[in-house]
Amino acid sequence: MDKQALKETAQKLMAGDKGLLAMDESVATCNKRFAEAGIPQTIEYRRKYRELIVTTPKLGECISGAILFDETTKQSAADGTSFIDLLVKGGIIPGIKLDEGAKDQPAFPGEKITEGLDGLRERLKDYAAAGLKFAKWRAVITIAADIPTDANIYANAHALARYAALCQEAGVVPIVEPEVLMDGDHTIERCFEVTQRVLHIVFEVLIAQRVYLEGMILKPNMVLSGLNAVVQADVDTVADETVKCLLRCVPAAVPGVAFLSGGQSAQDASAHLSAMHSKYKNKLPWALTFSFARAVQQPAMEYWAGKDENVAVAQQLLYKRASINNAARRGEYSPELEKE
Ligand SMILES: O=P(O)(O)OC[C@H]1O[C@](O)(COP(=O)(O)O)[C@@H](O)[C@@H]1O
Repeated sequence: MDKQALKETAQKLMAGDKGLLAMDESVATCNKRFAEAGIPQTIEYRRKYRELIVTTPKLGECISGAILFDETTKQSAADGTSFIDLLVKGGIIPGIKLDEGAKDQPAFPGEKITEGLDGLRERLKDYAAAGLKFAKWRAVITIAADIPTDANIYANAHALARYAALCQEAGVVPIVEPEVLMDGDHTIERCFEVTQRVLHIVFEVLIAQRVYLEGMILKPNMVLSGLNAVVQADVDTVADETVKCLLRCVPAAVPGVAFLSGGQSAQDASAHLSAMHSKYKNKLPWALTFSFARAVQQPAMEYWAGKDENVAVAQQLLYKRASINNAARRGEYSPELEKE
């Protein structure tokens, strides 16, 4: 394992005030988002949309790395330049989603286990040869009355750790994403309790599987009230609880934490990230940034709506959302920025 190279890639991904752009929606997820925005759900529209993203002017000023889905790694812009080449030319490190989706875990009603380990060593060789420098694997943890069970958390942590070790063997930086879903009417306290348990177990198993902590990135959920909770925690509480939970669970050796957005509005996600920085400036052992999909892409996708004439403005909206999150990473987000 080339530890130095892994560490350097992880540090480049976390550099300055930049963040990661998750544009790795599986076909099913991308089609779901397209359907909501009235966009045809075909391979050509997915290609056009990804072309819109990777050709966005100056995106590399705001985004250090982009996570791609397998289909996208093989696609090119209308002029024939591959998306991977376009990203690299724009100063953005290309990465790849390696999991093959969260499936029902047998004997554990309501819980999911992520698949994709079979053949992963061979897939990694091909992706590394294609120039993909980092990867992502998402585990999904659900909160409900009697779940998550420890058995489910351990099963997912084990898959995450085996994936991460294989990535590092191939010289690819693993992003480890244990997502505790927002869905439900649970309190922020319950989200804290579950997220803390999940992160403790994930790091226990990562360490047991000899994952090199300096050469990985954690992609967690923020600690939030459930989407349908009667009482919604305010921005300061979310920032405090999220930082408290991470400080308890994430070793200082890990170079970076990059949040998923998980269904928060774009504005909420930016406000929460910004509050963590303004309140805990210079008190955090790791870089803290974003790896949002919806919270960066949503306004651009909705404006585009599948129409060529909307591409330029949609790209401006994408750039704007990304740069607002740079401001959040500096602790400088304010709702005024939304109006500019
Ligand atoms: O298509 P999948 O594999 O269900 O993943 C859905 C999305 O979840 C993420 O992990 C997080 O996305 P959000 O920021 O929208 O929550 C993305 O990287 C990914 O595109």
